Amino acid sequence: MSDIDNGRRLRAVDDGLLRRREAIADLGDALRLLIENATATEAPTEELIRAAERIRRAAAPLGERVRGRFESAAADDLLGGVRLYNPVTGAGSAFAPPLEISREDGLAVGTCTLGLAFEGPPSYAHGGVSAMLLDQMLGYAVSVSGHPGMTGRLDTAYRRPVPLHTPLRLTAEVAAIEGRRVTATGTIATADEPGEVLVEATGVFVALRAEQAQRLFGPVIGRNRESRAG
Ligand SMILES: CCCCCCCCCCCCCCCC(=O)SCCNC(=O)CCNC(=O)[C@H](O)C(C)(C)COP(=O)(O)OP(=O)(O)OC[C@H]1O[C@@H](n2cnc3c(N)ncnc32)[C@H](O)[C@@H]1OP(=O)(O)O
Repeated sequence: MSDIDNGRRLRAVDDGLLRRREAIADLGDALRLLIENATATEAPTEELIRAAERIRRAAAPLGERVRGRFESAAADDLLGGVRLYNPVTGAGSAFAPPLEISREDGLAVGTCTLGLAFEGPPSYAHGGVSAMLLDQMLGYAVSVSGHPGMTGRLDTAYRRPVPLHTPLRLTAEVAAIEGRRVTATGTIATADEPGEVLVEATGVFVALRAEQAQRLFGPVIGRNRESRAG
C-alpha cells in the first residue's frame, strides 16, 4: 500500500471514529432528555405505559453487541483521557449532567446545570450529586497537575443548598503534593454568584504503586492493548 493510500485509510479511520463519537454524544443527549422528561412528566398513565413499551423496543438493538466489564468502549481513548461514558463528564452517559471542565489560569473550572433527575431536597440537588461533581473536579485538577491518583478521601461541607435548573460554576485546584498523596480543594457556586460558595470539598488522592495499578487495572490495560493490536 502506498503512503497516500495509507494516509487515506488513516483519515477514513479518523473520520469513522469522529462520526461514532458524535453519534454517541447525540444518543447521550437523547437519553438525557428522556430521563429529564420521564422525571418531570405528569403525562396520563396510559402514556407512561406506552412509553415504557417503546423505550424497551428502542433499547433492544443496542443490547445486541455489548462490551464486558474489562473492555473499554471502542470510541474511548483511555490514555488520551477520552471517556465518553464517564458518569459525570461523559457526552454519551445518560446519567452525566454532563459537567464540562476546562482550565483557567491554573484553576479547573466546571460548568453544568442540574435537572429534576438530580433532586434531593425539593428543588435542590441531592448531596451525593454535589459530592460526585466535586470528586470529578478535584480528580481532574489532580490529573492535570501530572500526579494522577485515586480518591482516598473526600470531605464535603454543604454550606447552602444547590439549586436545580440554575447554571453552576465549579472550581478545583491542587493544594499540596506530599509523596504519593495529593490534596485538592474545590467549590460549587452558581454562575450568577460565583463568590457565594454553596458546597466546598477537600480531597486526598493517592498515586498507585506500579504493582497496585497492575492488580487493579491489569485486565483492562491488557484488553486495550489486544484491541489496538488487532
Ligand atoms: C494529563 C492528562 C489529563 C487528562 C484529564 C483527565 C481527567 C480525568 C479526571 C478523572 C477524575 C476522576 C475522579 C474520580 C476518581 C475516583 O472516583 S477513584 C474511585 C474511588 N476511589 C477508590 O476506589 C479508591 C479505593 N482505595 C484504594 O484503592 C486504596 O485505599 C488507595 C487509595 C489506592 C490507597 O491505598 P494504598 O496505596 O495501599 O495506601 P497506603 O500505601 O496505605 O497509603 C499511601 C499514602 O496515602 C495515604 N492515604 C491512603 N488512603 C488515604 C485516605 N483514605 N485518606 C488520607 N490519606 C490516605 C497514606 O496515609 C499514605 O501516605 P504516606 O504515608 O505515604 O504519606
